[in-house]
Amino acid sequence: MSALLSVQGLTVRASGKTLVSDLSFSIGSGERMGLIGESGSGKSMTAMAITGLLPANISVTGSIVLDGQEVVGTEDKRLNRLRGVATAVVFQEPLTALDPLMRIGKQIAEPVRRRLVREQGRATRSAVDREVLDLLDKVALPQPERIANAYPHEVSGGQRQRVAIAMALACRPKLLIADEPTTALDVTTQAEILKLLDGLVRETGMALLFISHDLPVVAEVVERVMVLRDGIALEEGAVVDVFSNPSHDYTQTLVDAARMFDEALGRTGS
Ligand SMILES: Nc1ncnc2c1ncn2[C@@H]1O[C@H](COP(=O)(O)OP(=O)(O)OP(=O)(O)O)[C@@H](O)[C@H]1O
Repeated sequence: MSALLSVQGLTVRASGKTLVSDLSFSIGSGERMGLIGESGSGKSMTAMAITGLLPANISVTGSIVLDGQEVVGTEDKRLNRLRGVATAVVFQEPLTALDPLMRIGKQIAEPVRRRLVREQGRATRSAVDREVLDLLDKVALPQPERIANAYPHEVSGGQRQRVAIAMALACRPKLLIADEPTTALDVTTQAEILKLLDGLVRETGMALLFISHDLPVVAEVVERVMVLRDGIALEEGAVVDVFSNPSHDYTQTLVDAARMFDEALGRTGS
């Protein structure tokens, strides 16, 4: 069976600098994979390359086949059809995904309407409204009607991230890319959002590419992980193997740092 996402020899360059170098990996339907590395290691560049969202001054070579469609070198118009159908992205800062001047319900309604038209040939106002409220409920937002009528600045940061997740889910993508989705949140909210994402991904059977610099976070939601440093893949494998028996010193440093952090917080566990 062919992979949902197949990245082969991906290389990303800007102003003569190589930001991602000869990266290869694949994700099967329903599979959950993590991309981990320090700040600047090329994680976001990889995610942006997959969605074809990199600015024109950044060159991409290699091959990215997403749901049977080559992304590298494909014109934006064709990629637009792929975005939302094959993949949706949840970013670190939900405000990047939300229009500050549009009510939340209306923003979620748009991808819902497009999907209903695609799947059923039509989208009635009541069907769209019903689904918007269902989605807000699904991401455990209290009083879905109130949230639907609110503007993004009228809800909390954690609630905004739940809204961004609802928008991504509205598309029912085959692959969800979550790029540091909990980094901007306080620890309690982080844990809640992580639990929510984990539950939703398992429930819907979406594949997940989870990007983070935070090892314990990654370990909680994915089965397989790839470690990146300076745009180069250092190692890849099952989460338990990579974290319990890293083959690279750099990974060991990440593991040690996470352990020390946990100990400092008085948290135990593996
Ligand atoms: N528009 C750009 N033009 C040139 N270089 C860029 C651009 N955006 C990012 N970079 C560089 O690309 C490299 C990889 O950045 P990237 O954002 O992918 O890292 P990251 O691993 O996602 O880090 P973080 O966790 O901080 O988001 C960095 O050295 C960064 O400075």
